[in-house]
Amino acid sequence: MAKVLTIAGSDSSGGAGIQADLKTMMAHGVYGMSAVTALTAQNTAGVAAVQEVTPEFLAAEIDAVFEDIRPDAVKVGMVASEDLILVIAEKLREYDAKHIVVDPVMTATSGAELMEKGAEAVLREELFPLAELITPNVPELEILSRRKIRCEKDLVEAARKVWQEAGVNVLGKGGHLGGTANDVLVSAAGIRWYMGQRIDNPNTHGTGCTLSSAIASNLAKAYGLEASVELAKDYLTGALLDGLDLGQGSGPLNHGFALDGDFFRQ
Ligand SMILES: Nc1ncnc2c1ncn2[C@@H]1O[C@H](COP(=O)(O)OP(=O)(O)OP(=O)(O)O)[C@@H](O)[C@H]1O
Ligand SMILES: Cc1ncc(CO)c(N)n1
Repeated sequence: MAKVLTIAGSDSSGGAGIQADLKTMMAHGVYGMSAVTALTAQNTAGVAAVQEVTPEFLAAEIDAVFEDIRPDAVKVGMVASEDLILVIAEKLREYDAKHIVVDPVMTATSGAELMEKGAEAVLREELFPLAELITPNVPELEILSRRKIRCEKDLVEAARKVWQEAGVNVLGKGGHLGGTANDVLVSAAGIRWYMGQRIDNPNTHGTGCTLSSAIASNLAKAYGLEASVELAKDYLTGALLDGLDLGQGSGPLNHGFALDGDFFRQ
């Protein structure tokens, strides 16, 4: 069985962060493991509190995983502070981790800030060089590229700028653009669009976490980068199409929409 580690924050409401990642991994038939960077007291309407772990504790979590069950792929999500980013980079280098997907989480769907101002510079210098792919959404890509993104042409140009400057493959996600839900991959192989059907569903809490964990799961199963993104996009679309409607704000997806068989039926 392929093994995947998520290094991310916990979302008490279960729709994003570690919880979304582990559900996504299970749905992909891979063995999921986690190193928690922070606890968030969060629900579909907002983030009430954040409690970070210490750098020493995060290092111990990553050591515990790598020394025993070596992951085939690693997804990095919410990392709020520079000290924690530095620990992750050091440990991933130490263990020569493969297939690293970095989702540069900066704000929650509900609008709450999930990363210290300025930490993106450390992310870029320390973590991007280790990554096989980064998956910024529109606001994150605007910060990373220092450009305004209003349309798909802006999206691909900003993604290409970050690819050139940071030397990392970039999946620019178009979820925030409205109208379409197309994402663009800029890599050494060129530019590839993933055309998504825009689903009329306001419940998009955790879409980014889900997509990046699905990509990491597919990479762990030895799919190539382009196929991993394509399969992940299909999974995300299915989870949104399921139409789960929970909570008072932007609700979570149904990560288990494709789990079938008698065992799962009531
Ligand atoms: N309404 C929608 N219909 C279909 N696909 C969507 C919709 N909204 C977002 N997506 C897709 O979801 C994926 C995640 O993109 P998005 O831009 O929402 O990420 P994000 O803002 O990082 O997510 P989050 O912060 O909620 O975890 C992309 O593949 C995007 O195209
Ligand atoms: C813990 C956590 N990670 C990521 C996101 C972004 O969706 C969130 N809302 N919460």
